[in-house]
Amino acid sequence: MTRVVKALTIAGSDSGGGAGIQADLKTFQELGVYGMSALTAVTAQNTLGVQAVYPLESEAVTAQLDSIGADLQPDAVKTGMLFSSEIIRIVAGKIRQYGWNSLVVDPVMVAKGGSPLLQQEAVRALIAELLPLALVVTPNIPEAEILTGMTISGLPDRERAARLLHAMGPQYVVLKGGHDDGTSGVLDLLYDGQEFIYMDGPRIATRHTHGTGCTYSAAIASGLAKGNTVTEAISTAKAFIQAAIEDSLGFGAGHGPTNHFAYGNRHRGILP
Ligand SMILES: Nc1ncnc2c1ncn2[C@@H]1O[C@H](COP(=O)(O)OP(=O)(O)O)[C@@H](O)[C@H]1O
Ligand SMILES: Cc1ncc(COP(=O)(O)O)c(N)n1
Repeated sequence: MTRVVKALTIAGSDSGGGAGIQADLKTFQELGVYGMSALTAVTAQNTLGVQAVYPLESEAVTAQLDSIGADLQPDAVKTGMLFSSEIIRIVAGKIRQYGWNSLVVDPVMVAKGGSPLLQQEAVRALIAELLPLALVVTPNIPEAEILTGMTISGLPDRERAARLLHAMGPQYVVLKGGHDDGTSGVLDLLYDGQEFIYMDGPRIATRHTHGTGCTYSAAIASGLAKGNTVTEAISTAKAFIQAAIEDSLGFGAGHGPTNHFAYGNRHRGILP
């Protein structure tokens, strides 16, 4: 029997289905990876924004991670919305306890509409507890600014921020350039502690980018779970998110979800 590859997402639920746990599980499935989840919070959310956030009790987070750790070893793990320093400490402790090494940390802080998904006081715990465990960290520019305390405008700033982030522990830093800066391209920067690799592509003109960061980091975790190198996993993840944005579904009156079927459609010729 072929070995089934498994990935775990530790993140919040998005009732609208475009971001969070839902985006992660759809991405795992599309990339042929068995998905598992540990919920940190329930959000009431749609394309217009976040209407409410209900963090889970510490015991609920601990119990989910112990259930998975006791029986179902994931080949890769990603974290998304963690909400509080208390949850971050639990998650980091369990990742250490179970030796989950292929870890992608998406340092989710704010939803596209501006609602906070991480308490301000939790940034320090994220840096102290979780970043040292990460194989890959995937901040967008505003998240990188908060983590490093610096303002990022030009390319030299991005490189400086990537160096600072790398010094916090992750082996690979992916500084994402999706945030609309008025340019016609998107430039993601990959830094492995030695060289900078710029990954550039066209900026797709759309407002339907809800869940891009979640989907992208879940796609990286999928590649890692399959045993791909970090560079290979990032390259497939980039193709996955680009297709998902290009063929976005256009639901809702606000920032609609991306299309998790798109990459598979292009590779398998199946329509959703
Ligand atoms: N409009 C866009 N066109 C092309 N790629 C995009 C666009 N928006 C985001 N991306 C890509 O999607 C991925 C997620 O990036 P980003 O949107 O910056 O994350 P986040 O959701 O955390 O803000 C990155 O690889 C980024 O380059
Ligand atoms: C539960 C949850 N987690 C994460 C995000 C961030 O979404 P994005 O990928 O658009 O930054 C979100 N809106 N909701």
